[in-house]
Amino acid sequence: MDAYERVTRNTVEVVTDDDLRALLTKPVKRVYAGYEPSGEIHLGHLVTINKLVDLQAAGFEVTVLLADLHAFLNRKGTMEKVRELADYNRRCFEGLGLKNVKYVLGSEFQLNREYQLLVLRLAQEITLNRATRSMDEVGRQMDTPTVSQMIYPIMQAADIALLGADAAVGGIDQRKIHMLAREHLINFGYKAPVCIHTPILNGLDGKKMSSSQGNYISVADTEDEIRKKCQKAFCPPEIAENPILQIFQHHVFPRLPEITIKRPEKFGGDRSFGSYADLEAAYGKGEIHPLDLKKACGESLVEILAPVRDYIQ
Ligand SMILES: N[C@@H](Cc1ccc(O)cc1)C(=O)O
Repeated sequence: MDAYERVTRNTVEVVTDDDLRALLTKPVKRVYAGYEPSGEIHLGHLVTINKLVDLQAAGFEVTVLLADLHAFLNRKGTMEKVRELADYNRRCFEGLGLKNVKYVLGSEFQLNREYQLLVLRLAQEITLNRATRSMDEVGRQMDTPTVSQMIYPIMQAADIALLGADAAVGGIDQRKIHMLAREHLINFGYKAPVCIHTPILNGLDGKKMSSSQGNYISVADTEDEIRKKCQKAFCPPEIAENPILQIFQHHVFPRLPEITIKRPEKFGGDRSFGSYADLEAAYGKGEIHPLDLKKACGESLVEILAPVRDYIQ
């Protein structure tokens, strides 16, 4: 697989494709993704983590921003609480394979003079309307937005500039913030970042992932919890659009070269697949029973998440 293919696989959009191709020819290239510290790291986070792993393999220097101030501005908890979670998140990310990357705590560089001046300059040219809309899919309780939630996207743009990132990775929910950054950073002598967007995966029940529903797999889940959650997942026969196949596409195949679906002899015996496309095609044709697929999904995830479980215990 060449670098371009590795960087773009499993993405929904790259802005822009030409900019990415140009960046790939550079000897030194930096990418970053930021995370609001969270009490639970789950397969949703893992989609962008996997993309950073791809980018590192493609020759990028990777920075992971533990965005403690952002979480605070977004009403996720006190400064002390989010700071604690940032340490936990870092250990999870390392366990998931993000080693030899730079971890930066937001509050460690966001309070300096140069950074704050850039934030104020950006604030002076970004309208309230644009700032609000950019937070549509990121902000908490946006029916009553706070001033801090208007500062949030502006700081995210400033992060890109002052971390020296040539590219930013995020879920497609980050799109409006990234477009704001691309539009305005160039007015202050900074480059417009290449933006690499991953899909937002559904929960195991096929609905939106949500902590109140618990419809996702967390890296802290036990082996049995992982197996049970997979067995209960929404996975209609022959319909390829289902959360279990999404897990195979975004989490399993990027990390395991081949998977085996175990089946009793009377149903044709075990079948192995070396690519997601082959597995999806076979499932779509009804060649694989949902229960066998779910079991293989559970076992694969147990294997993939084993290292991180050791890391956080
Ligand atoms: N906005 C991101 C977090 C983030 C914060 C600051 C950044 O520079 C980048 C990303 C989220 O929704 O989780």
